[in-house]
Amino acid sequence: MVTRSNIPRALPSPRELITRGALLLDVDGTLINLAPRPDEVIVPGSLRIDLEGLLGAMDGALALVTGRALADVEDLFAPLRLPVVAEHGAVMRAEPGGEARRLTLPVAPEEWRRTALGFATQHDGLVFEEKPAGFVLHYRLAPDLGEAAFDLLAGLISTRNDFEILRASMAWEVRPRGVHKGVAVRNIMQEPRFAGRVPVFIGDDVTDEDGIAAAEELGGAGYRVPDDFPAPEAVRAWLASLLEGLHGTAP
Ligand SMILES: O=P(O)(O)OC[C@H]1O[C@H](O[C@H]2O[C@H](CO)[C@@H](O)[C@H](O)[C@H]2O)[C@H](O)[C@@H](O)[C@@H]1O
Repeated sequence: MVTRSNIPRALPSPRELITRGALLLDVDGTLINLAPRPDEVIVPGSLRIDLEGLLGAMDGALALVTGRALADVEDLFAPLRLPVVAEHGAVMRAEPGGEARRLTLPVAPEEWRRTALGFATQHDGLVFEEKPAGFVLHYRLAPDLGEAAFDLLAGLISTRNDFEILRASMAWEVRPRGVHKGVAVRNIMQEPRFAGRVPVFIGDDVTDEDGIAAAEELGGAGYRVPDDFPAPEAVRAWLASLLEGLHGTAP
């Protein structure tokens, strides 16, 4: 069980967070444990129950802020419906069941996708992941291929300065420039259920640093796995403890 004494940095009290805060939660490596492949992750049933409870208690001011594609993350958490900012901020569904709004951004050409997929197919352990605006080459199962994968992608985008390669966790992502989790945080915090609340972002990866910086610039706070929470299990236990605190059962 998480108690105040085994969380290293002061976190807002449950009541403070629930009444005044907005929870912005990264997914892979923060809410759920990393897996060898993107399609092998597990969303625990208890996490769905706790997120649903917090969403209700916070009047809707809780969102997933993820690099995954919107349909992918919504499938992972189904049947639960949450506010989501996906593809690092490129697309947002601020109200569960509401309209998804996409920023106007360039889309990675089909030819790049075919080349990257072909490369992954020819190299054991590389995993190609498609997204609406970009795509990813994962090398977690073949770390020695990381450099070759990067070189391939660098060659593909070399004539286009409207795309960039994002260093992710054992993966390289081709994505349009100008989108990152700082954009995601600023956009969701303007939505009716979030505006006027204090953003609290939790993440684990380099890609989350923009989100943490934006939360801090907006007067909120950022927390990291493993610095502030040793692992996703601790984040999940803390989320559960928020609800217990609200109902008076937590320390
Ligand atoms: O912003 P996030 O929610 O943290 O998503 C970041 C990326 O997560 C996924 O890739 C990472 O997790 C996989 C599953 O554990 C792992 O196999 C992979 O090596 C990691 O890079 C997801 O596949 C990406 O689309 C997200 O951008």
